[in-house]
Amino acid sequence: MRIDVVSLFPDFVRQCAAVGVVGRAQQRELLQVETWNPRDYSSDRHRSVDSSSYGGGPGMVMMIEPLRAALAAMRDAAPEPAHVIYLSPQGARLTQGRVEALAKLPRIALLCGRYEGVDERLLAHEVDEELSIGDYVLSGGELAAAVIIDAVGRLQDGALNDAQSAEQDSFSDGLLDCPHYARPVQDALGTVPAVLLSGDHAAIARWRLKQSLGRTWLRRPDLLSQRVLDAKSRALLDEFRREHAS
Ligand SMILES: COc1ccccc1CNc1ccc(C(N)=O)cn1
Repeated sequence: MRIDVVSLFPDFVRQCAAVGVVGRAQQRELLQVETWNPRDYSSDRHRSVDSSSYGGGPGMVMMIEPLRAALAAMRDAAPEPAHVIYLSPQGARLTQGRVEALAKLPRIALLCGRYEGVDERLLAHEVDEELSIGDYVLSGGELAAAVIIDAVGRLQDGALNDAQSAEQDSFSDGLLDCPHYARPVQDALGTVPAVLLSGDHAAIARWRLKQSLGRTWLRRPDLLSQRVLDAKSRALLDEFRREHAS
């Protein structure tokens, strides 16, 4: 998968994508991240990329021309059409389901706004999808782009080795993840639940599903309401709720 990022701070984005699982995915050529700086495509000697907002008001707006030229250069750099995503507080909320769909695309481009955002005319003509990573405002779209690069990059085939497999992630089955424990078994902070030391894989899987269901019920009932529970899961959740009530 190729990800092109249009940003005034390309080094920041590249550094985010250079570490850990995503950095390794790039080294393994499972993922390619390229950056395009609109300032390199500004046409005036001041290398302007923003101007004041028509109609007045505080702050500046990113201008059409440098972004359009950067996007054109991005498109010319590889034959594959790119699905262009604009990161903004006005976008659709990002979910794991959308991440999984994006991870299957051959190429996406991430447009990072700064200042008060981008000229609406550029967005109307160049952007395929507007996404938000949450209901809060950042000083730029780069952190949101880094989130997408990480969430999508780690899902590329071969990016995670078996020990890290994505299947057991939170949200991968619509539930929150269960608790996890590392050595030592005994610690001043407490012990490890006995079932996890039992070697009984069926009992361990049952305990983990029960914990995931219980946690989701306690912390994110909204996720639970979106999920149809089979009889086994409903029984496990009832068991958890009875134990939680007592
Ligand atoms: C004032 O900033 C903007 C105003 C308009 C557009 C983009 C920006 C850049 N900032 C962003 C970007 C994304 C998110 C998010 N929630 O995904 C939050 N902030």
